[in-house]
Amino acid sequence: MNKVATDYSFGLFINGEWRIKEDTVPVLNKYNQEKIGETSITNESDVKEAVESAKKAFQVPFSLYDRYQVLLKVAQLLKDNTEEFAAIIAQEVGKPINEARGEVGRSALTLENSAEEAKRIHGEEIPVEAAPGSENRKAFTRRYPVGVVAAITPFNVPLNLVCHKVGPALAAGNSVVLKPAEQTPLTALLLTRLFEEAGLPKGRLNVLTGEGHEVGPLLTSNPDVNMFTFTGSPQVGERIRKEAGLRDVALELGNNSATIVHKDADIDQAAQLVAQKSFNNAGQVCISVQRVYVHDDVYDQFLGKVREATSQIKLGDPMDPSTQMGPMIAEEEAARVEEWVNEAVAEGAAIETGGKRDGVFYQPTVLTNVNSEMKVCKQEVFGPVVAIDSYADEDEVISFVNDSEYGLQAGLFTNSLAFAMKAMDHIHVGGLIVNDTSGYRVDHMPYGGVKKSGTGKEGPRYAIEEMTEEKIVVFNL
Ligand SMILES: NC(=O)c1ccc[n+]([C@@H]2O[C@H](COP(=O)([O-])OP(=O)(O)OC[C@H]3O[C@@H](n4cnc5c(N)ncnc54)[C@H](O)[C@@H]3O)[C@@H](O)[C@H]2O)c1
Ligand SMILES: O=C[C@H](O)CS(=O)(=O)O
Repeated sequence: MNKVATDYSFGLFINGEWRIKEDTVPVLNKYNQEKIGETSITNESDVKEAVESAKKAFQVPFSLYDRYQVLLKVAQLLKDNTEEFAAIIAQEVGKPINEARGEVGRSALTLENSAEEAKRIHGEEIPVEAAPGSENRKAFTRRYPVGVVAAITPFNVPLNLVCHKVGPALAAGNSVVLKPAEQTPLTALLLTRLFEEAGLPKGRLNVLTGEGHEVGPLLTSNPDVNMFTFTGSPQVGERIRKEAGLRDVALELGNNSATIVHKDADIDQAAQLVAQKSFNNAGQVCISVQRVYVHDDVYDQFLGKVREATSQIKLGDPMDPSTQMGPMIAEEEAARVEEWVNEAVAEGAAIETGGKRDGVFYQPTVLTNVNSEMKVCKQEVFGPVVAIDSYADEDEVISFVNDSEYGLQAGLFTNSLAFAMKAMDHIHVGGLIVNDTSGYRVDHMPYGGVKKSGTGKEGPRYAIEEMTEEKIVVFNL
């Protein structure tokens, strides 16, 4: 039975039609656990049909200019509907409303930039005539869409991280099957309504909701999916890479992000930004500041300021504009963070502020006396906890930052250009942010990790490269 979606009771979106299923699941407000919407559960034949519809739509021409226009239109619609989107994000994630508004604004920019980059897809001239025997030849490359892209996204940034996949994939000329996170599917489904309104051709975007461990394997085992673009945990990312076989896979995974505060830094600025970027979205951000290394000379001064700023963070209902930090995504997650902090304390760590849980809330927490073997340093906390340690010299702190299985972004506060350049050369990450924290990102920059943080880059221009195949044509003239 096919019905049009109404309010926040959504069906699946397959071949341009909403399909409300008998099997549904409620979506909860993460602050008060009240039901705010409902989604359908995807089964095997839905996956098959969604992929088939994407494959068929891919055969129908969709001009570059039309792609540009649809993406720009959706960006504008997003801006026009900022308040509705922000309210849904705030409720389904538990993200403070002001942060949620920021996410909507960034998402519109991501789509605008995807539209712009659609016009810049190009190959290059290759001087094959430079090889002896090829004097009569000329060659150039062009980029072609891969076909059907399966996009799988996490709960923490449910709009912008969807835009980072759907925007470039459509701009490049692909069709998409999107599987948003089960905890936060409403935002992606609302966005789908905007794509409908903007006139996206049927089948170019299909949306399947449900548990990742059920829908994911149905997508990876479908041979008509040509590429997977995934943002989420390293465990799931590794699994998708194995199941995808020889098909392309882009992976944006976790991090235990480090930020260095050198002795010559602006300590007020560093403390204020660390206290903010450790606790945005309750620390559930892949580039959230987790490990901070402070030069011995400024350690006490910096710690005092971070402790003070952190202890003033106001927790509460994400819909209240004065709230600075909301709940975590689920009580089990808050309990896991509590366990990791308690374990660190048992191993010698000190709680400078925070350290307590109340249901789904975990207080913004600053730890000291930490060591690199503690889970709160070694693994990704993905919660509101920052561990602060000291260092004596530049080489030592570079080795501390690199002592990680991850490598997404790192921050460095310093006024020394020489140290900044040395850090750029020797810190093994996808991005180094000087005079800001690891948590800085704008949406058109190349963004992606090394080591266990993933492979491939996002930012529309770079994602389009991932989502297209380069072909060379050689003329024997
Ligand atoms: N590098 C980045 O850009 C970035 C951005 C945001 C989040 N993250 C990472 O995401 C993680 C937190 O997000 P999460 O808890 O939603 O991650 P997750 O890996 O649990 O889930 C992500 C998505 O994968 C799906 N999934 C689960 N099992 C699957 C399977 N077997 N096959 C296919 N898909 C499956 C989920 O349903 C969800 O849609 C953290 O590690 C965080 O660092 C990384
Ligand atoms: O969670 C990780 C996100 O990629 C960070 S951001 O929201 O894009 O800045």
